[in-house]
Amino acid sequence: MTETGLGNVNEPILQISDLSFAYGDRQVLADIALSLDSGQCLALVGPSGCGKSTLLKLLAGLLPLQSGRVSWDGKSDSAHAITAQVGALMPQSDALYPWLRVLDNVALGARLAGASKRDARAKALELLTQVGLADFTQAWPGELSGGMRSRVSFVRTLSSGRPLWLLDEPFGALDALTREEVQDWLLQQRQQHGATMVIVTHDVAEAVLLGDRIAVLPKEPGALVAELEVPQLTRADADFVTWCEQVRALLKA
Ligand SMILES: Nc1ncnc2c1ncn2[C@@H]1O[C@H](COP(=O)(O)OP(=O)(O)OP(=O)(O)O)[C@@H](O)[C@H]1O
Repeated sequence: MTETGLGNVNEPILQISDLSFAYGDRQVLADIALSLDSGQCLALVGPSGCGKSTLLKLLAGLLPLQSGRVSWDGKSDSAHAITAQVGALMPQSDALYPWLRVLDNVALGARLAGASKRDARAKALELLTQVGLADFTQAWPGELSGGMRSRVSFVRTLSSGRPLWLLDEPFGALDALTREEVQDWLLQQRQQHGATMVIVTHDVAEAVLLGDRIAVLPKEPGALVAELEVPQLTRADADFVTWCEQVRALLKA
């Protein structure tokens, strides 16, 4: 990685080429090619079961690369060391441990990344304060609202310190209103951190709102159906609905 962590000028920070993956005999991904600039958000959409979560797990280093290449900031490693270092995965459900208080749930992210207990807790407190949850450090997850749980889970993902945020249907369990609030909150977080992010979602509006690019995965393993560059839009923009319709049409194609 470069000193600044911002990657080489004009080169995508994340490059995926010829990526294929099978669970045993079941081919799930084939010939996937994608790239992403530093600070961009890529939204992955596609039919249920097309391999979106699998792709995120490969980027997080949770599954071994079988074929193809993934490079981060110009470095690639067939032994998979790169993705294991860069990708921080926020899973589908918020997956907070009910027997750990909020502070310790968040500290776990840094602990797993190798920090001491003391440093991990200090980091967790700093992050929770930054996102307005300082008053809830001693709460149990069961005492939080759904939106707060999502934020805690997100902060835990951040606390690993890895530069690529991988979010798998992060807000799927939230009601529509809370979901919009948390989406807006996530947009702010991204701007503040300048983070590079890949998000899997079934919600086309979420993809259009958060994504600088949208990749539409095919139903059967193969090359992408489409890869779109999306302008920054708010829900109130006249173009917002048009973009959503365009993505929906591609999903049906
Ligand atoms: N550990 C596993 N072993 C075998 N098959 C698996 C495993 N995990 C996922 N699969 C299969 O691989 C395919 C892709 O799964 P994946 O979860 O990546 O899809 P997805 O696009 O994220 O689905 P969804 O949108 O429903 O969450 C599915 O058919 C799934 O049943």
